[in-house]
Parts: sequence; structure tokens; C-alpha cells
Amino acid sequence: MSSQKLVVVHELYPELAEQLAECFDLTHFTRVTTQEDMTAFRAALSQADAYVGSGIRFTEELLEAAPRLKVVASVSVGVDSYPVEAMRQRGIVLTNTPDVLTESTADTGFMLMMMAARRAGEMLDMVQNHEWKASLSRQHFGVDMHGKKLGVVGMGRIGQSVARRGRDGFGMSVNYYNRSARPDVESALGARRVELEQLFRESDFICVTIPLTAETEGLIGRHYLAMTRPRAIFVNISRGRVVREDELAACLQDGSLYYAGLDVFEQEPLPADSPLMGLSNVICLPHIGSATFQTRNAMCDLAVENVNRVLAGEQAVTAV
Ligand SMILES: NC(=O)C1=CN([C@@H]2O[C@H](COP(=O)(O)OP(=O)(O)OC[C@H]3O[C@@H](n4cnc5c(N)ncnc54)[C@H](OP(=O)(O)O)[C@@H]3O)[C@@H](O)[C@H]2O)C=CC1
Ligand SMILES: O=CC(=O)O
Repeated sequence: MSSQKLVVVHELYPELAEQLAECFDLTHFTRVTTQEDMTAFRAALSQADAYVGSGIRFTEELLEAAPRLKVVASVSVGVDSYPVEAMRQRGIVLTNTPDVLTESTADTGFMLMMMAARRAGEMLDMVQNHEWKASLSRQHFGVDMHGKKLGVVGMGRIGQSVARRGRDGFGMSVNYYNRSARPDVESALGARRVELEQLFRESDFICVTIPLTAETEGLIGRHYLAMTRPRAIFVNISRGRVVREDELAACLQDGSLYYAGLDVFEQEPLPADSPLMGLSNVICLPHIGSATFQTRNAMCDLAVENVNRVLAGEQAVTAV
């Protein structure tokens, strides 16, 4: 066992857990939820050389209490819960897990679009609650996806993967909103770059895959949601705080937005008193974008490889 101290806050597959226990002085938390867990976590981090995990809001104060820390390997692609600048100033390498989760996350986005299009949540409830008494009528119909207009907000890795599914699998035309123009994507997918307003006005399906940053926080609210087409479907697989959730719920309630599919929320787990709870025209998933065995294992492998490289004085594979 090495003398280097590693703190992990994540579920690991058994072989990786064994390997880490052999190679490091390891403190492993599956999750940190209670105040007791947090105290134990802080104590372990204060001695740590490296951290692997997700689900922890890394404050500057936490960093200050961890003077030996050299590398923080997030098991996520999003790095909105880390003080990136403060870490840079302290010389702590922050790494994430791009690419390996792109396809699974795009699948989740597409699943939400399909579920919302065919109102799958309502239909499942009807069967489970023994309310399916006769063949269904127009009041239960959904909308088609093939041949429709898809609007992608954030044409990065996941956005492109969603767009590819829409175009190649469903013959959808693609509009996108992105900070920089992507001529490569425009020629590969026939996508057209538009302003956000045009995207919301024209799309039948809107999928948000933009990261949460100071510029994107609260970007999407009633202003855009209420200009959607009569049976438009809005899906968010990025971060809850990119959308003003109270305005989203109000638009779903008053019918200015037809339907939504959400994997991410302002507060997670979604609180029982959320205005989204109880709405029939929203499908809510518990942040499962990348949650498959294969993808989560690959994310953990990449995070560990990043730690090993940085501790060995090498470049991380995926530094932020
Ligand atoms: N639901 C889930 O479980 C998951 C959620 N995610 C979320 O998805 C996000 C995207 O991941 P990924 O596709 O890999 O990231 P990428 O960095 O590949 O893509 C992000 C895209 O957003 C664009 N963008 C960033 N800021 C702005 C802005 N202010 N205005 C317009 N466009 C902007 C970028 O533009 P540019 O080309 O100019 O840089 C880039 O094209 C993650 O940050 C994470 O929050 C990721 C995985 C799983
Ligand atoms: O939300 C997940 C991520 O990888 O970011």
C-alpha cells in the first residue's frame, strides 16, 4: 500500500475498490449524506493527497482545510460544484469525465423526449392504477417525433449526440444555440445555428445540454418557455439551475408549455413541495443521465487514471 491518501465519495465496482485499497491509503464513502458523514469526510480530506467523487459541493473553505490535496477527480463531466479558479490558484488539478458518458446521457435525453411525446408517465400510471378500462381516445394521444424540428441548446459533445439521434434515427431537422459556431456540426448534421428566441419559437422538441456557469444560470425562464409551439416538448438534461424552475412549473401549469421531461433540478433530490410534483405534463427522472453500469464504471476508471497520472507527476487525461 502506498502512503498516499485517497478519499473516495462514490460507489465503486468491486474490482476497482479492491485495487484502490491495495494501492492507496484509502478512505471510501459510498455517499456523504448526514452531518456525521460530513464530519468524517472533512477529517479524511484534511489529510488527503487526492480525491475521487461526485455529489459534494466543494467550497473554498473545504479546500483550505485540505492542504495536501493535489488532485480532485470529479466523477462527472459537469464541474459547476467546484471552485475552479480557487483550485487553479492553489495548484490543485481538477479533472472530469467527458466523452465516456456522452452516449448514455444522450440516450437519457432522447428517452425523455420520447416519453414526453407519448405521455408515457401518464399511460404507465393509468395501467398501474387499474384505470385502463377501454381503448384510448384523443384525449390520451401524444405527438410524433419523426420529421419534426429539434432544437439543441448547447451543441457540445452531448448536444451533438442528441442531434445525431434525432437526425439519423428520426429524420428530424436540427437547429442549435451555442456560444461558438460549429461549422463541422452544421455540415455533418445539416444543423442550423440560431438565436435562443428562434430556437424556442420554431422547435417541436427542445433539449438543453449546456453547462451550468455564471452566464447560463437562470438562462431559460418564462420568456422563452411561453413562446414555444402549441405541442412543443422541453427537455433538460444539463443542470436544473440553467432553468428557472418556478417559471417552468408555472408554464406547464397554465399550458403555455405543453410538456417537459427533466433529469435535473434546482434542488436534488426533488423536494416533496416542488411545484413540479403532481403536474401530469412533466416526466421527472432522478438525475440518471449517465447511470448505466458500463458508463459509471468507465467514469470511475477515468477518474482513477487521472489521479494516478497527476500523483505520478504526469498530465491528467482529462484536466478541466
Ligand atoms: N443529466 C446528467 O446526468 C448529465 C448532465 N450533464 C451536463 O451536460 C453538460 C454538457 O456536457 P458536454 O456536452 O460533455 O459538454 P461540452 O463542453 O462538450 O458542451 C457544452 C456546450 O455548451 C456550449 N456553451 C457553454 N457555455 C455557453 C454559453 N454561455 N452560451 C452558449 N453556449 C454555451 C459550449 O460552447 P463552446 O463550443 O463555445 O464551448 C459547448 O458547445 C455538462 O456540463 C453537465 O452539466 C453531463 C452528463 C450527465
Ligand atoms: O451530471 C452528471 C455529469 O457528469 O455532469
